[in-house]
Amino acid sequence: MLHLKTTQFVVTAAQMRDIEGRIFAAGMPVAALMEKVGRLISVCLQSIIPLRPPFQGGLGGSNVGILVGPGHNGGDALVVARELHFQGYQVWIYQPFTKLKELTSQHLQYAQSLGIPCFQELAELPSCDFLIDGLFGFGLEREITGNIAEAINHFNDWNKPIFSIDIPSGLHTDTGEVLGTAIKANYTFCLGLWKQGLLQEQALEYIGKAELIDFDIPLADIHAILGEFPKIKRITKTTVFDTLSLPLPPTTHKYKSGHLLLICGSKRYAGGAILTGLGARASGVGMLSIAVPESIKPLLVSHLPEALIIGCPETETGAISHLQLPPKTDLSSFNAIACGPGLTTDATPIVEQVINSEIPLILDADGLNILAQLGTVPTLRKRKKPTILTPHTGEFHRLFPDIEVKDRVKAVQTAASQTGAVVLLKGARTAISNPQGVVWINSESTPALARGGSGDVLTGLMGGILARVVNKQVNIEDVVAAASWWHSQGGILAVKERTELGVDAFTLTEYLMRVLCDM
Ligand SMILES: NC(=O)C1=CN([C@@H]2O[C@H](COP(=O)(O)OP(=O)(O)OC[C@H]3O[C@@H](n4cnc5c(N)ncnc54)[C@H](O)[C@@H]3O)[C@@H](O)[C@H]2O)[C@@H](O)CC1
Ligand SMILES: Nc1ncnc2c1ncn2[C@@H]1O[C@H](COP(=O)(O)OP(=O)(O)O)[C@@H](O)[C@H]1O
Ligand SMILES: [K+]
Repeated sequence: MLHLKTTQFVVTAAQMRDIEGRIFAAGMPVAALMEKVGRLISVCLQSIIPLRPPFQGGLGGSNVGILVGPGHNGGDALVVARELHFQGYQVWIYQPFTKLKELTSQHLQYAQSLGIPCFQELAELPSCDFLIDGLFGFGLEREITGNIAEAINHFNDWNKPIFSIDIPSGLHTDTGEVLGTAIKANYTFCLGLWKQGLLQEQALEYIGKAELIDFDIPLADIHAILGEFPKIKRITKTTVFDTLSLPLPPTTHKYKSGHLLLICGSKRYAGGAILTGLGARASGVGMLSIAVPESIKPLLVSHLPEALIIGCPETETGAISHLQLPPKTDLSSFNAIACGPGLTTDATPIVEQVINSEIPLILDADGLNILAQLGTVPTLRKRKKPTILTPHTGEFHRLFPDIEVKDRVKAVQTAASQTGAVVLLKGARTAISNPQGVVWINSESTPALARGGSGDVLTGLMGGILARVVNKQVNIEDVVAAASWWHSQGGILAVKERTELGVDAFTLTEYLMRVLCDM
């Protein structure tokens, strides 16, 4: 049995229900688990919003509004209500439902017996310093409408901090889609295991800062439902470190540390080639060759003195016309090829050539646009070595016009299965799938990376890691995940020192190395 940290697992609503079902069937009382979860949440809350000290002549405590739904999400919220009440907070309950699950109803009865005010009408609820959202968790099964929808919109307009229990009420647990309307939380306490919807891009505006509340789910129950090798996983530092193959063997030499060929750049987009090269430099790859149009070769040499710059014949428009490798070199000299950034769509023959090669290949940017133009996406299946495609949403649409990207996890799974490639769909929550549907989600990133050229850096970095480790026993999707994580962490580190506006693509390359120093 694999022993992965629980932070790595990602579940759907149905899987979470099945996992809980096993725990309850084994004898854990439902009420005991609710008690444990509620207490863990209230401890977290107290550290985030400490009790305001009593001031002279006034009431002590901060004012907390607790939004209670009909199910066990509402039950969790009522445990929190009771705990905060005993800690001295002024607690008000908003509970607009007529029918509650039995346990939830018992907690409500007890809260009321303690004198905690409970309101069914929105207008009666006094103004609060912050709100706890326990309306719906993973049990939400249809669109929210009527007075509940109105209440949610009203709370969103209050502009007070909202803390959601498990998932902001109204979000689909699996897709992160808004079902009618949804709470816009500032903070989400995800319970037990990461819900897939929280890691989807469309949920991002609703979840605020998300934190996992671990309530000790036995690994055996997780694996019993997710399988020994779970299909959908979240990238963590630990999973990445295993892939980077460190420390280096003491007797390594430059050709054992991988030889990467980058094919990138044009007269028009010379900078893209430099950024891709600098991304590759940060990977620690043993040998780096960069094929560019002849006219920009001197520029590349000046930025990357350690790389072998291969000047290629160029088209009238300043794109590479075909690959011209140095004497005694052919494509088999390389452990990996990364092709695409800054090529323009005039570099068609070279893209066809690398697709037909038997070398592990990353296609990005214009490499993908050319592939889409060629209309040969299905021929990728014939490649004998791994292929990695790294589209952003626009490139993804061009490549796979028939695949819907609303659920990005499903979208990458379908694209990977159609092409036999590992597909990385870039964005705020990058998703990666191998052809068998094994998915990695990169859930820690920064919008500071949404700047021109940052994808070029990723391609270079990924190419370098791939060349370094491809001959070791690694899964290609793990390599892609490691690159994605490293790239994002570089951005996060740079933001800390330079603000969100200070992370241009060149600066990003300078922070990549420091990510590993902090590991
Ligand atoms: N059992 C426990 O003690 C634990 C409970 N947890 C909590 O339990 C939650 C799941 O509980 P439930 O399965 O009771 O589900 P929920 O509390 O999410 O909600 C289900 C209830 O809402 C109703 N409902 C669904 N969609 C609706 C809509 N659109 N409009 C109006 N009513 C709607 C359903 O009929 C049902 O009564 C989790 O999210 C979590 O907060 C777990 O996290 C931890 C363990
Ligand atoms: N809002 C965001 N939050 C986090 N990362 C982002 C966001 N937007 C874009 N990124 C990341 O920035 C990079 C942009 O790549 P890409 O679109 O190819 O840019 P370019 O082609 O200009 O280099 C990708 O790694 C993507 O995941
Ligand atoms: K909730």
